[in-house]
Amino acid sequence: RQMTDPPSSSLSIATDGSSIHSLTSRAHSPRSSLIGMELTTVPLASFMSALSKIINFTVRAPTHWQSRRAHINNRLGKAFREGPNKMVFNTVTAFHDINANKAKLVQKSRGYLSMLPAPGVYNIHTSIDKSLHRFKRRMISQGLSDQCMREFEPSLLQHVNKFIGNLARLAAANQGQWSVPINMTKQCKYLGFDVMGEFGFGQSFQLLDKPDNRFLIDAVTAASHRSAVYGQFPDLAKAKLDKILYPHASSLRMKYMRLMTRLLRERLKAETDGHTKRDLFSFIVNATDSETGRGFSQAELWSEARFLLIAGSDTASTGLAALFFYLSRYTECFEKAAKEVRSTFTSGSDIHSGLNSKMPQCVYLRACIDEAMRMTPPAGGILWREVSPGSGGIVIDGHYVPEGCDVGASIYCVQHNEEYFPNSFKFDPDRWIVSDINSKEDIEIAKQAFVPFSLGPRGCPGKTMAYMELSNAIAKSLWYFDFKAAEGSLGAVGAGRPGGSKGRLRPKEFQLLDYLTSTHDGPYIQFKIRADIEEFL
Ligand code: HEM
Repeated sequence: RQMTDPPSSSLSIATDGSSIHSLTSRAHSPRSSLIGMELTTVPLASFMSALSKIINFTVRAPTHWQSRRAHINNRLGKAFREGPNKMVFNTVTAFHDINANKAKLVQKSRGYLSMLPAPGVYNIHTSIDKSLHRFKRRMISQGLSDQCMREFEPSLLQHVNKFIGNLARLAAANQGQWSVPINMTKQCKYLGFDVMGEFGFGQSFQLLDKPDNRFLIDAVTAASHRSAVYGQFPDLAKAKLDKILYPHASSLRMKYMRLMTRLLRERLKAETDGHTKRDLFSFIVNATDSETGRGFSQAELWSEARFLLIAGSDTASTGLAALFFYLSRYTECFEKAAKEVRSTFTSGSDIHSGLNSKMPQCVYLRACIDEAMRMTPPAGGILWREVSPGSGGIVIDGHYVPEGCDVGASIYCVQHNEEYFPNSFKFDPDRWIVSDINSKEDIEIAKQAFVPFSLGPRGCPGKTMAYMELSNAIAKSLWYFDFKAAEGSLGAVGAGRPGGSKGRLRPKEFQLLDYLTSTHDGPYIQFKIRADIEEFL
């Protein structure tokens, strides 16, 4: 049994035990290793840190690629048992059965209860009770409607322009030459968090502007790692091992809580002072259930806010970093996408996805976005559901699963199932476009198996916003810059490594650390300015 990677601790051990580029600046201290040490001489902090490493290393849940290997190695081919009462499937029919068609027979797995901040405090993601979930979903979906998205786009574009501005300043320092290598994980996360701060709570976190709040990235990574582990092993949550498993997380958590509490207080005050904003929060804070008249309690508001921050920022930034990775490795795809963007729009400010937008004409660009999310789904792990008590069990892909058992499918595995995506590790945007060698029927099969946002009643309601952010950010990047993978060893950061651990061998696959969402490092990209960037400097 394998557990997901440790949070942004100083460890440089990846999910699979392979070595990855450290995600934080904290260096790995050899002193914290137990090997070769007399236990009696180890100070308590070092001992706890070492114990945390041992537990993190030995108790691990399967990552996206380990689930894929389990599917491949399983002689039955289509399903495997991950535990005494856990079944994992890998077909389109199973994915749809579990998440949509037979959704009435399944509910969110009770493993999610271990993610609650306090007993009874559910958010949209952790609510198992279907009527509670329906209420929360109705309220939150209103804030994510197409109309709200249209109203929000100008604010989104301001943040995308800041993102471009930061790249432009770095590129302008080397006039006419390639810029220094830039770590796109960081840049994309700054953008993702700032957009979500603005959209969720009416205030940017200003990560694109200054370093003050950048600790949020590590704090959210730690929080989602913790949720992923406890979701897999609910009993571990009861054991109250936080201090051992997450020695660095508590100080981050305090800073995170302070920032979010201030933000929520200010936001609530604005609401009571009558300075209402049409952000996502306004739909949650003013929500009342038409049947019961009930709204969100303060504790629920806090829990929703925390979840939405992770759901909206970590995912979109992974999608964007993956796009930079693939477009910088597949130069022919970069050329085609750049040509399309540069011939469709007339200026950088012409790029938007609102009214009269030319974005829908960028068919190839959209295919690149989808292909990046197919290859590297931001939430690629297994989404656990439980066969509902009283349902009498269900049959999935010919397997009878009794009630009370957990069933799930990994988005990464389905999206690399060669039955639907031949040559599945090739970044091939053309597989989404009809041509002589790619029929409508082939594309229909692929579309059924393309599930980065999951589907059904628990599928992602933020899809429109995600596409808006991704398409604007990548189209503007292609408009203003040429870009390429960094030269030298930095160019390999974020890529698979021949000779590395089994599922991480492919140099042209962007490597994810599979948490509840996922995290990553790189790609390091060099930019060269091609259009007028004066406005940004
Ligand atoms: C590329 C970007 C995104 C991807 C790939 C993505 C993917 C997903 C997936 C796979 C789920 C289902 C999780 C599960 O079943 O456990 C989900 C749920 C959710 N996502 Fe997203 N998401 C993205 C962006 C966003 C954004 C921008 C928002 C909001 C602003 C958002 C809000 C949510 C919410 C509220 C849920 C919970 C839905 C429910 O349980 O009813 N997501 N997302």
